[in-house]
This record gives sequence, C-alpha cells and structure tokens, in this order.
Amino acid sequence: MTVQLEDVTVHFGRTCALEGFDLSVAAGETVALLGPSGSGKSTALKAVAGFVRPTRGRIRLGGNDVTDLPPARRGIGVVVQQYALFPHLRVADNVAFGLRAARKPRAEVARRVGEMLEMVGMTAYGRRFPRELSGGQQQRVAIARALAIQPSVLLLDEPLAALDAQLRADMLGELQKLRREVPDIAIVYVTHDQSEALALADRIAVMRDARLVDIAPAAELYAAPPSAFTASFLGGANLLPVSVDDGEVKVAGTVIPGLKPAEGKNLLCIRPHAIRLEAPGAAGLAGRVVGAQWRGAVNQVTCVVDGLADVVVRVDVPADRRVPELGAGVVMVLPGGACSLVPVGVG
Ligand SMILES: Nc1ncnc2c1ncn2[C@@H]1O[C@H](COP(=O)(O)OP(=O)(O)OP(=O)(O)O)[C@@H](O)[C@H]1O
Repeated sequence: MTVQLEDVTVHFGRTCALEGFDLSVAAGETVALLGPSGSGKSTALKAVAGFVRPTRGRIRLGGNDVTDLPPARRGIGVVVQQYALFPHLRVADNVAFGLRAARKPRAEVARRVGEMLEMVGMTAYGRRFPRELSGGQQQRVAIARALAIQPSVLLLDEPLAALDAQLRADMLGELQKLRREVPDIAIVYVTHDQSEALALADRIAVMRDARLVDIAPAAELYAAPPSAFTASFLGGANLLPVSVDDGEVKVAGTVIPGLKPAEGKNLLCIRPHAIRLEAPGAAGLAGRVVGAQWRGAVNQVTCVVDGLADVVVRVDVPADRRVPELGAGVVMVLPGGACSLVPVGVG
C-alpha cells in the first residue's frame, strides 16, 4: 500500500519538528529516513502511525486520507527502538495480541503466530516471557508482532539501535529476508545509521532541521550527492573549496584532471577511499599527514593541503598499505572520475 505525506508540518508547542514534508513510498518499496538527531525523522514516522497529529498537511495510505483516523484503525505495523513488548505476556501471546484484538478465530491466530515466530527464527521461544530473552530476540519478537496483523505498511523507528554490532548485522539480514518474503509491503525505516540505510533502503530521504534535504535511490545519493550536507552525512565525503580557471577546476591551485566545471559556486566532493597517497613529487595535492586512525580494514589518515587553511582531508588507506608517519609530506591524488561538484550551501 502506498504511503503519502503531503506538505506535513508538525509543531510541538513552539518547536517545529517537521516542516512542509512531502514523501511518497510505493507498495513494495523501502524508504529510509536518515538524518542527525532531532532532524524530525521520528516525528514523520509518528505522523504516519497516527501518534502525532499534523498541524498542517495530509497523510494518505493506499490513496485514502487517514489524517483523522486513530492509530489502531490505520492497519499499520510499528516497531520502535525499545521493543515495547508486553512484559506480562509470553512471546506467543505478544505476537497474538493484534490478531486477538481484531477478533480473529482461534485457529487462525495459532497458525499465524506459528508462521511469524518461524519467520523470525523464534519458534522455540513461544512460552518465554520477554525478560527471558536477549535484546535481539526481543526485537525479533517485536517484528513478528508487528507483522502478525499482515500490515501493508511497516514503520520501523531505529529498530536496531539498542543491539550490539553482531546482532545488528543478524537483524539486518532478517529484515532483508522479510522484504523478499513480503514483497508488497511498504516500509519506512528511521535511522541515523547510514550503513543500515544503505543496506536496506531502495531510496534514502536525508533530513535536516525538520526538512527533507534530498531523496533518491541509495546508490545514486552515495555516488552523486546533490548537496554538501548529504555528501558529508552519507559516507563522510571530503568537501574541498575549488576555483575555476580557464575551464579547469583547481584545488589550492592544482588542476584536477578530468573534472568539468559546473554552474554556480561549488565544492569538490570525494570519498576517503577514492584518494591515493603518493610520495612528495608526484602529481596531485601536496600536503602533510596530521593524524591516523585504525578502522580495521582501513587506516583513516587525515592530511592538510598546502595553501588551504582549515581544510582536513580524510584518506582511507587499505590496511595492507603502509601508513605515512605523522608530519610526513605526502601527495594526495584525486582521480577526476571519483570527484563530483556539489553546490555550496544547499541543504
Ligand atoms: N513530544 C514532543 N514534545 C516536544 N518536542 C518534541 C516532541 N517530540 C519531538 N520533539 C522535538 O522535535 C524535534 C524533532 O524530533 P524527532 O524525534 O522527530 O527527531 P529525530 O530526527 O527522530 O531524532 P533522534 O534521531 O534523536 O530520535 C526535536 O527538536 C525534538 O526535540
């Protein structure tokens, strides 16, 4: 079922939590709302669920205006960060809750609960209480409960935030599986974790200060970010000031070969993994190393560029390559094909 937010604005007293927000999620599509803390992601999701009332704008599900309907009548599955299982109910009864509330026949409830527990790999845990489960197991039950009512819309608000790295990876796998098994479901997934958004979403909506900044297919946003904010928020791109001289783009006076100038005032955007470090004398941006952090598969080396004050460039050096020493002179090679220009000040 399609989810549409049309020009939705939400105020809490004097705080504007969401401003003129437009979003349309198709049946079978997953859209991630990604943005820093306080940017309005949860508010957008709560407006769809019916937990907050828009000050302005309309919410439509499958084309029907549900702005004035209470949450229970919207037929939506919701999973929030703090699993919120009923502590006094066993796992199976938690999953059955929505079905019983809808007065489904007993046999159907039992069958559906069985199917859902199997889907999330929790069949053996039906008689346990939530307190007898790990965080990841509780979260899986929460997802089973949300899906038991066969919602055509699933809203997930930071569903993996409380889990450790291993469990998060497992749950991401479960969610990907769920998308294959329930192909028509529309999913809105709130997160501030870009790796979750990239792994799950067909499209990513980047939010900042109660507004939508950019929305596009995940791969497109990553490869060619339309704004400086999205470039740095998604994938931590480097943003460098440029000058244009005689049809050539330059950083600190050095030509970036293969990069064509664009209209307006721009910054050069390049991902840390796309920059190569060479010894002084090579063709590229001269500078020196000011820091290095080991990140497992890569060392993230930070460099300053000669002639550019206040700009630090992050370079991912694969773990099997030598990391230049702190203070060493280096040349940063920026392949033109890995560079793009993003407008200054947009987003
Ligand atoms: N019930 C509320 N009453 C008052 N202000 C609120 C309420 N809920 C949210 N806000 C404010 O609205 C703004 C947006 O909040 P929201 O929870 O939507 O952000 P978020 O992007 O989901 O953040 P986070 O990632 O931290 O959960 C924030 O400034 C927040 O303080």
